[in-house]
Amino acid sequence: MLPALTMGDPAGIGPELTVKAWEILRRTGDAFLWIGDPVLLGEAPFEIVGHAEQAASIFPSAIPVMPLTLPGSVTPGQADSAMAGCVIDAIETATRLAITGQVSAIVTNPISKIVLKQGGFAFPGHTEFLASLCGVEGEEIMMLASPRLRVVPVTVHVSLREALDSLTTDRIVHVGATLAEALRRDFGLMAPRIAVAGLNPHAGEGGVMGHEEQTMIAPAIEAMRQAGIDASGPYPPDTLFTDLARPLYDAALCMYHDQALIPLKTLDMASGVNVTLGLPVVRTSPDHGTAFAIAGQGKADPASLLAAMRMARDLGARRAASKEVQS
Ligand SMILES: NC(=O)C1=CN([C@@H]2O[C@H](COP(=O)(O)OP(=O)(O)OC[C@H]3O[C@@H](n4cnc5c(N)ncnc54)[C@H](O)[C@@H]3O)[C@@H](O)[C@H]2O)C=CC1
Ligand SMILES: NCC(=O)COP(=O)(O)O
Repeated sequence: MLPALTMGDPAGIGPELTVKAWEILRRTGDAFLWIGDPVLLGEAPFEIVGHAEQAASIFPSAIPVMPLTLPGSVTPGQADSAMAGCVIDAIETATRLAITGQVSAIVTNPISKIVLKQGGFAFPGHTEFLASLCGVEGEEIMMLASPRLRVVPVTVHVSLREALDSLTTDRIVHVGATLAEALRRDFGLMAPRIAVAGLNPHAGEGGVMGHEEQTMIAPAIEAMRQAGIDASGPYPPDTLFTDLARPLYDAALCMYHDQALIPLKTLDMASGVNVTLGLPVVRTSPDHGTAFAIAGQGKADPASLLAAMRMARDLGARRAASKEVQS
Protein backbone atom coordinates (compact mmCIF):
# COMPACT_ATOMS: atom_id res chain seq x y z
CA MET A 1 0.00 0.00 0.00
CA LEU A 2 1.04 3.58 -0.59
CA PRO A 3 0.28 6.88 1.17
CA ALA A 4 -2.20 9.52 0.02
CA LEU A 5 -0.82 13.05 -0.36
CA THR A 6 -3.28 15.93 -0.06
CA MET A 7 -3.00 19.04 -2.22
CA GLY A 8 -2.88 21.54 0.68
CA ASP A 9 -3.50 25.20 -0.07
CA PRO A 10 -3.58 25.51 -3.87
CA ALA A 11 -1.88 28.93 -3.76
CA GLY A 12 0.95 27.71 -1.53
CA ILE A 13 4.03 25.63 -2.33
CA GLY A 14 2.18 22.29 -2.04
CA PRO A 15 1.62 21.80 -5.79
CA GLU A 16 5.26 22.57 -6.62
CA LEU A 17 6.51 20.29 -3.83
CA THR A 18 4.26 17.50 -5.09
CA VAL A 19 5.76 17.64 -8.57
CA LYS A 20 9.32 17.88 -7.19
CA ALA A 21 8.73 14.96 -4.84
CA TRP A 22 7.25 12.87 -7.66
CA GLU A 23 10.28 13.59 -9.89
CA ILE A 24 12.55 12.20 -7.17
CA LEU A 25 10.40 9.34 -5.85
CA ARG A 26 9.42 7.93 -9.26
CA ARG A 27 13.04 6.76 -9.50
CA THR A 28 13.03 5.04 -6.10
CA GLY A 29 9.60 3.46 -6.45
CA ASP A 30 8.19 5.12 -3.30
CA ALA A 31 4.82 5.84 -4.85
CA PHE A 32 2.05 8.07 -3.54
CA LEU A 33 -1.48 8.93 -4.60
CA TRP A 34 -2.18 12.67 -4.89
CA ILE A 35 -5.59 14.08 -4.04
CA GLY A 36 -6.31 17.42 -5.66
CA ASP A 37 -7.18 19.37 -8.77
CA PRO A 38 -4.73 18.31 -11.53
CA VAL A 39 -4.80 21.85 -12.92
CA LEU A 40 -2.29 22.62 -10.15
CA LEU A 41 0.28 20.19 -11.52
CA GLY A 42 1.22 22.39 -14.47
CA GLU A 43 3.17 20.53 -17.14
CA ALA A 44 3.79 17.43 -15.02
CA PRO A 45 2.24 14.24 -16.41
CA PHE A 46 -0.67 12.88 -14.38
CA GLU A 47 -3.24 10.12 -14.65
CA ILE A 48 -6.65 10.03 -13.02
CA VAL A 49 -7.34 6.96 -10.85
CA GLY A 50 -10.60 5.71 -9.42
CA HIS A 51 -8.99 3.45 -6.82
CA ALA A 52 -5.84 3.85 -4.75
CA GLU A 53 -4.58 0.43 -5.83
CA GLN A 54 -4.13 1.70 -9.41
CA ALA A 55 -1.60 4.30 -8.31
CA ALA A 56 1.56 2.21 -7.90
CA SER A 57 1.79 1.01 -11.49
CA ILE A 58 1.16 4.52 -12.86
CA PHE A 59 3.66 6.27 -10.59
CA PRO A 60 6.90 5.77 -12.58
CA SER A 61 5.43 7.59 -15.58
CA ALA A 62 2.79 9.97 -14.16
CA ILE A 63 1.41 11.39 -10.94
CA PRO A 64 -1.61 9.27 -9.96
CA VAL A 65 -4.42 11.67 -9.11
CA MET A 66 -7.70 11.19 -7.31
CA PRO A 67 -9.29 14.31 -8.73
CA LEU A 68 -11.06 17.22 -7.10
CA THR A 69 -12.26 20.37 -8.83
CA LEU A 70 -11.34 23.81 -7.52
CA PRO A 71 -14.10 26.42 -7.73
CA GLY A 72 -11.98 28.90 -9.70
CA SER A 73 -8.51 29.78 -10.91
CA VAL A 74 -5.52 29.99 -8.59
CA THR A 75 -2.73 32.58 -8.49
CA PRO A 76 0.31 31.21 -6.65
CA GLY A 77 0.93 33.22 -3.51
CA GLN A 78 -2.58 34.68 -3.42
CA ALA A 79 -4.59 32.89 -0.80
CA ASP A 80 -8.31 32.62 -1.43
CA SER A 81 -10.81 31.38 1.14
CA ALA A 82 -13.13 30.28 -1.69
CA MET A 83 -10.78 27.28 -2.08
CA ALA A 84 -11.32 26.13 1.52
CA GLY A 85 -14.01 23.58 0.69
CA CYS A 86 -11.82 21.79 -1.83
CA VAL A 87 -8.78 21.87 0.48
CA ILE A 88 -10.89 20.27 3.20
CA ASP A 89 -12.29 17.74 0.73
CA ALA A 90 -8.78 16.50 -0.03
CA ILE A 91 -8.08 15.92 3.67
CA GLU A 92 -11.41 14.16 4.15
CA THR A 93 -10.83 11.91 1.15
CA ALA A 94 -7.33 10.94 2.30
CA THR A 95 -8.64 10.16 5.77
CA ARG A 96 -11.46 8.02 4.41
CA LEU A 97 -9.00 6.07 2.29
CA ALA A 98 -6.70 5.56 5.29
CA ILE A 99 -9.47 4.53 7.68
CA THR A 100 -10.79 1.99 5.18
CA GLY A 101 -7.31 0.59 4.61
CA GLN A 102 -6.98 1.69 0.98
CA VAL A 103 -3.85 3.78 1.62
CA SER A 104 -1.09 3.18 4.14
CA ALA A 105 -0.93 6.73 5.51
CA ILE A 106 -2.00 10.34 5.10
CA VAL A 107 0.66 12.86 4.14
CA THR A 108 -0.61 16.42 4.07
CA ASN A 109 0.66 19.41 2.15
CA PRO A 110 0.47 22.67 4.10
CA ILE A 111 -2.78 24.53 4.60
CA SER A 112 -3.27 28.10 5.72
CA LYS A 113 -5.12 28.17 9.00
CA ILE A 114 -6.41 31.71 8.51
CA VAL A 115 -7.62 31.02 4.97
CA LEU A 116 -9.53 27.93 6.08
CA LYS A 117 -10.96 29.76 9.07
CA GLN A 118 -12.22 32.51 6.74
CA GLY A 119 -13.74 29.76 4.63
CA GLY A 120 -15.72 28.47 7.62
CA PHE A 121 -13.40 25.69 8.84
CA ALA A 122 -14.02 24.97 12.51
CA PHE A 123 -10.62 23.49 13.41
CA PRO A 124 -7.26 25.15 14.19
CA GLY A 125 -5.36 22.80 11.86
CA HIS A 126 -5.01 19.31 10.40
CA THR A 127 -4.13 17.80 13.77
CA GLU A 128 -7.48 18.56 15.38
CA PHE A 129 -9.49 18.00 12.17
CA LEU A 130 -8.01 14.55 11.63
CA ALA A 131 -8.79 13.58 15.21
CA SER A 132 -12.39 14.61 14.64
CA LEU A 133 -12.61 12.70 11.34
CA CYS A 134 -11.20 9.63 13.07
CA GLY A 135 -13.58 10.01 16.06
CA VAL A 136 -10.76 10.51 18.60
CA GLU A 137 -11.12 14.21 19.52
CA GLY A 138 -8.83 15.17 22.37
CA GLU A 139 -6.53 12.19 21.81
CA GLU A 140 -4.51 13.92 19.08
CA ILE A 141 -0.95 14.89 19.83
CA MET A 142 1.45 16.86 17.64
CA MET A 143 5.01 15.59 17.37
CA LEU A 144 7.74 17.17 15.30
CA ALA A 145 10.56 14.80 14.53
CA SER A 146 13.89 15.33 12.81
CA PRO A 147 17.21 13.50 12.74
CA ARG A 148 18.39 15.46 15.78
CA LEU A 149 15.31 16.04 17.89
CA ARG A 150 11.76 14.91 18.64
CA VAL A 151 9.44 17.34 20.40
CA VAL A 152 5.84 17.20 21.55
CA PRO A 153 4.01 20.30 22.80
CA VAL A 154 1.38 19.55 25.47
CA THR A 155 -0.68 22.54 24.33
CA VAL A 156 -0.84 23.26 20.60
CA HIS A 157 -2.80 25.79 18.55
CA VAL A 158 -3.92 28.20 21.25
CA SER A 159 -2.68 31.56 22.45
CA LEU A 160 0.11 31.50 24.99
CA ARG A 161 -2.31 32.80 27.62
CA GLU A 162 -4.77 30.01 26.86
CA ALA A 163 -1.95 27.48 26.85
CA LEU A 164 -1.01 28.48 30.39
CA ASP A 165 -4.63 28.23 31.52
CA SER A 166 -5.17 24.82 29.96
CA LEU A 167 -2.03 23.10 31.25
CA THR A 168 -2.85 20.52 33.89
CA THR A 169 -1.05 17.60 35.48
CA ASP A 170 -3.55 15.20 33.93
CA ARG A 171 -3.02 16.59 30.44
CA ILE A 172 0.78 16.38 30.77
CA VAL A 173 0.48 12.75 31.91
CA HIS A 174 -1.93 11.91 29.09
CA VAL A 175 0.31 13.42 26.41
CA GLY A 176 3.40 11.80 27.96
CA ALA A 177 1.76 8.38 28.01
CA THR A 178 0.63 8.66 24.37
CA LEU A 179 4.12 9.79 23.42
CA ALA A 180 5.77 6.87 25.23
CA GLU A 181 3.45 4.40 23.52
CA ALA A 182 4.09 5.94 20.08
CA LEU A 183 7.85 5.90 20.60
CA ARG A 184 7.65 2.18 21.33
CA ARG A 185 5.14 1.15 18.67
CA ASP A 186 5.84 3.56 15.82
CA PHE A 187 9.49 4.48 16.33
CA GLY A 188 10.74 1.10 17.57
CA LEU A 189 12.26 2.43 20.82
CA MET A 190 11.87 -0.27 23.46
CA ALA A 191 12.67 1.94 26.46
CA PRO A 192 12.02 5.54 25.39
CA ARG A 193 13.42 8.34 27.52
CA ILE A 194 11.22 11.42 27.81
CA ALA A 195 12.70 14.70 29.00
CA VAL A 196 10.04 17.03 30.37
CA ALA A 197 10.60 20.76 29.99
CA GLY A 198 9.79 23.24 32.70
CA LEU A 199 7.52 26.15 31.94
CA ASN A 200 9.27 29.05 33.62
CA PRO A 201 12.78 30.47 33.35
CA HIS A 202 15.25 28.09 35.02
CA ALA A 203 12.36 25.66 35.49
CA GLY A 204 11.08 27.95 38.21
CA GLU A 205 14.38 28.06 40.16
CA GLY A 206 12.86 26.33 43.17
CA GLY A 207 9.69 28.45 43.08
CA VAL A 208 11.42 31.83 42.85
CA MET A 209 10.41 32.24 39.18
CA GLY A 210 7.09 30.39 39.11
CA HIS A 211 5.46 27.44 40.81
CA GLU A 212 4.10 25.32 37.95
CA GLU A 213 7.12 23.03 38.01
CA GLN A 214 6.45 22.13 41.65
CA THR A 215 2.67 22.08 41.60
CA MET A 216 1.93 20.63 38.16
CA ILE A 217 4.89 19.33 36.17
CA ALA A 218 6.85 17.40 38.82
CA PRO A 219 3.67 15.55 39.93
CA ALA A 220 3.01 14.66 36.27
CA ILE A 221 6.54 13.27 35.93
CA GLU A 222 6.06 11.25 39.11
CA ALA A 223 2.74 9.87 37.80
CA MET A 224 4.38 8.89 34.50
CA ARG A 225 7.22 7.18 36.36
CA GLN A 226 4.69 5.29 38.49
CA ALA A 227 3.16 4.09 35.20
CA GLY A 228 6.53 2.73 34.07
CA ILE A 229 7.47 5.60 31.75
CA ASP A 230 11.07 6.81 31.81
CA ALA A 231 10.24 10.48 32.24
CA SER A 232 12.56 12.97 33.88
CA GLY A 233 12.70 16.69 34.60
CA PRO A 234 11.37 19.31 34.73
CA TYR A 235 14.43 20.71 32.96
CA PRO A 236 15.23 24.37 32.37
CA PRO A 237 13.95 24.91 28.82
CA ASP A 238 16.88 27.10 27.76
CA THR A 239 19.41 24.27 27.98
CA LEU A 240 17.20 21.29 27.12
CA PHE A 241 17.97 21.45 23.40
CA THR A 242 21.73 21.91 23.42
CA ASP A 243 24.09 19.50 21.63
CA LEU A 244 25.07 18.09 25.02
CA ALA A 245 21.52 17.57 26.28
CA ARG A 246 19.76 16.11 23.21
CA PRO A 247 21.54 12.74 23.20
CA LEU A 248 20.26 12.12 26.73
CA TYR A 249 16.61 11.68 25.70
CA ASP A 250 14.46 10.35 22.86
CA ALA A 251 11.79 13.04 22.93
CA ALA A 252 11.22 16.32 24.74
CA LEU A 253 7.79 16.92 26.21
CA CYS A 254 7.24 20.67 26.01
CA MET A 255 4.62 22.86 27.59
CA TYR A 256 3.61 24.99 24.60
CA HIS A 257 3.88 25.18 20.81
CA ASP A 258 6.85 27.49 20.37
CA GLN A 259 8.88 25.96 23.19
CA ALA A 260 8.84 22.78 21.11
CA LEU A 261 8.89 24.05 17.53
CA ILE A 262 11.49 26.81 17.73
CA PRO A 263 14.39 24.48 18.60
CA LEU A 264 13.27 21.87 16.08
CA LYS A 265 12.89 24.27 13.16
CA THR A 266 16.11 26.09 14.08
CA LEU A 267 18.04 22.83 14.07
CA ASP A 268 16.37 20.95 11.25
CA MET A 269 13.77 22.97 9.28
CA ALA A 270 14.60 21.17 6.02
CA SER A 271 14.19 17.68 7.38
CA GLY A 272 11.65 18.10 10.15
CA VAL A 273 8.40 16.14 9.98
CA ASN A 274 5.12 16.81 11.71
CA VAL A 275 3.52 13.55 12.92
CA THR A 276 0.10 13.27 14.52
CA LEU A 277 0.10 10.75 17.36
CA GLY A 278 -3.05 9.35 18.93
CA LEU A 279 -4.83 8.64 15.64
CA PRO A 280 -5.82 5.20 14.37
CA VAL A 281 -4.06 6.06 11.08
CA VAL A 282 -0.57 7.31 10.25
CA ARG A 283 -0.38 11.02 9.39
CA THR A 284 2.75 12.98 8.60
CA SER A 285 3.41 16.35 7.02
CA PRO A 286 6.33 18.65 6.24
CA ASP A 287 7.20 20.88 9.21
CA HIS A 288 6.80 24.09 7.22
CA GLY A 289 3.77 26.03 6.08
CA THR A 290 2.36 27.32 2.80
CA ALA A 291 5.28 29.73 2.11
CA PHE A 292 3.01 31.95 -0.01
CA ALA A 293 5.86 34.43 -0.63
CA ILE A 294 7.79 31.93 -2.76
CA ALA A 295 4.89 29.94 -4.24
CA GLY A 296 5.05 29.34 -7.96
CA GLN A 297 8.66 30.52 -8.25
CA GLY A 298 10.43 27.17 -8.34
CA LYS A 299 12.23 27.96 -5.07
CA ALA A 300 10.48 25.55 -2.71
CA ASP A 301 12.66 22.84 -1.17
CA PRO A 302 10.91 19.42 -1.13
CA ALA A 303 13.25 17.97 1.55
CA SER A 304 10.74 18.16 4.39
CA LEU A 305 7.94 16.65 2.27
CA LEU A 306 10.29 13.83 1.24
CA ALA A 307 11.17 13.27 4.90
CA ALA A 308 7.44 13.17 5.68
CA MET A 309 6.93 10.55 2.97
CA ARG A 310 9.78 8.43 4.32
CA MET A 311 8.49 8.69 7.85
CA ALA A 312 4.95 7.76 6.76
CA ARG A 313 6.34 4.67 5.07
CA ASP A 314 8.43 3.67 8.12
CA LEU A 315 5.66 4.29 10.65
CA GLY A 316 3.14 2.43 8.48
CA ALA A 317 5.46 -0.55 8.21
CA ARG A 318 6.08 -0.65 11.96
CA ARG A 319 2.36 -0.41 12.75
CA ALA A 320 1.57 -3.18 10.28
CA ALA A 321 4.29 -5.36 11.82
CA SER A 322 3.03 -4.74 15.35
CA LYS A 323 -0.53 -5.63 14.26
CA GLU A 324 0.77 -8.89 12.79
CA VAL A 325 2.54 -9.75 16.06
CA GLN A 326 -0.67 -9.07 18.02
CA SER A 327 -2.90 -11.16 15.76
N1 LIG B 1 1.04 21.54 8.39
C1 LIG B 1 0.54 22.69 7.96
O1 LIG B 1 -0.43 22.71 7.23
C2 LIG B 1 1.21 23.97 8.35
C3 LIG B 1 0.65 25.16 7.93
N2 LIG B 1 1.20 26.35 8.28
C4 LIG B 1 0.55 27.56 7.75
O2 LIG B 1 1.37 28.13 6.76
C5 LIG B 1 1.13 29.52 6.69
C6 LIG B 1 2.42 30.27 6.59
O3 LIG B 1 3.15 30.07 7.80
P1 LIG B 1 4.58 30.70 8.12
O4 LIG B 1 4.64 30.88 9.57
O5 LIG B 1 4.86 31.85 7.22
O6 LIG B 1 5.60 29.52 7.83
P2 LIG B 1 6.16 28.91 6.48
O7 LIG B 1 6.80 27.63 6.89
O8 LIG B 1 5.15 28.86 5.43
O9 LIG B 1 7.31 29.93 6.02
C7 LIG B 1 8.38 30.32 6.87
C8 LIG B 1 9.61 30.69 6.01
O10 LIG B 1 10.19 29.51 5.49
C9 LIG B 1 10.20 29.53 4.05
N3 LIG B 1 9.87 28.18 3.61
C10 LIG B 1 8.91 27.38 4.13
N4 LIG B 1 8.90 26.20 3.51
C11 LIG B 1 9.86 26.24 2.59
C12 LIG B 1 10.35 25.29 1.62
N5 LIG B 1 9.84 24.06 1.50
N6 LIG B 1 11.36 25.67 0.80
C13 LIG B 1 11.91 26.90 0.90
N7 LIG B 1 11.51 27.81 1.82
C14 LIG B 1 10.50 27.49 2.64
C15 LIG B 1 9.15 30.56 3.65
O11 LIG B 1 9.38 31.10 2.38
C16 LIG B 1 9.25 31.55 4.80
O12 LIG B 1 10.36 32.41 4.56
C17 LIG B 1 0.27 29.87 7.90
O13 LIG B 1 -1.04 30.12 7.47
C18 LIG B 1 0.32 28.62 8.76
O14 LIG B 1 -0.89 28.41 9.42
C19 LIG B 1 2.33 26.43 9.04
C20 LIG B 1 2.93 25.27 9.48
C21 LIG B 1 2.41 23.96 9.18
N1 LIG C 1 3.05 24.68 13.64
C1 LIG C 1 2.67 23.41 13.20
C2 LIG C 1 1.42 23.47 12.49
O1 LIG C 1 0.81 24.51 12.36
C3 LIG C 1 0.89 22.21 11.94
O2 LIG C 1 -0.46 22.20 12.05
P1 LIG C 1 -1.37 21.03 11.48
O3 LIG C 1 -2.08 21.62 10.33
O4 LIG C 1 -0.49 19.89 11.15
O5 LIG C 1 -2.28 20.73 12.62
